[in-house]
Amino acid sequence: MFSLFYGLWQYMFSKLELHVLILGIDKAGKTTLLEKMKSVYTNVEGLPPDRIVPTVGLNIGRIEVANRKLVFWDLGGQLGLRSIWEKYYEEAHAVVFVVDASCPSRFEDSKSALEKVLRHEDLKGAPLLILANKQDLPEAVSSEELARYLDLKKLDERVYMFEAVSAYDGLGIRESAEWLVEVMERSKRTEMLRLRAGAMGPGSV
Ligand SMILES: Nc1nc2c(ncn2[C@@H]2O[C@H](COP(=O)(O)OP(=O)(O)OP(=O)(O)O)[C@@H](O)[C@H]2O)c(=O)[nH]1
Ligand SMILES: [Mg+2]
Repeated sequence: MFSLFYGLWQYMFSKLELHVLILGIDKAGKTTLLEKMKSVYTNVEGLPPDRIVPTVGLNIGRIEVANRKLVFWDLGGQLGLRSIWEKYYEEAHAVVFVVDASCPSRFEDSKSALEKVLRHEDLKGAPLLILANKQDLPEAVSSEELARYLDLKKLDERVYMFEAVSAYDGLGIRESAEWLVEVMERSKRTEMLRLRAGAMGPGSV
C-alpha cells in the first residue's frame, strides 16, 4: 500500500514545476550561473559569459534534474531593481542567493540584501542555497569563510546550505541542483504550493 502511494506521489511530483528564484546583488554572477546550468543540463549551450549583460527584466531557464522540472527565475540585482524581487516570492519553491566570493568589499551589501529576503513573510519555509561564486578566482573565499562573513541569524528553522561554485568552470553546479531537488521534494512549502495550485483547478500545477 505504502509503495502505491509513494509511487503516486513520485509521479505527481515529477509533473510539478518547481520554481527556483535566483537572487543576489548586481554582478554576483546570477545570469552567468543560469546559462552554465543550461549548458550542463540541456543539450542547448547557454550564452557564453562575454555575451551576458546586466539583467533588467527576468531571465527564465528550464532544466530537468533527476526527472524533476525546474524553472529558474533570474532577476536583476542592481539596487533600484531589488524591489521587484518580492513579486516572485509567493510562487517560489526555493531561493538561490548568489554572492561574488572574490569581492569582500561587497559582502556587507549582500548580507543586508539577504537578510531582507529572509525576513519576508512570503518566503516562509523556502529552502535556501547560498552560493559562494567565482571560485575560479584565486582571491575567492571558501563557502565556510563566506558563511562566517555573512553571519546570518535566524537561519536555524530554515533548510539551507552554503556551496562553493564557479559559473565559469561549472564547479559545484551539479551538487547545487541536486541538493535543491532533494530539499524541495521534502519541503512542506512544496506541498503547500502544490495544494494551492490544485485548489485553483486541474492542470494548474
Ligand atoms: N571569474 C568569474 N567571473 C564570473 C563568474 N560568474 C560571473 N562572472 C562575471 O561577473 C560579472 C557579472 O556576471 P552576471 O552573471 O552578469 O551577474 P548578475 O548577478 O547576473 O548581475 P545583474 O544581472 O546585474 O544582477 C560578469 O563579468 C561575469 O563574466 C565566475 O564564476 N567566475
Ligand atoms: Mg543578471
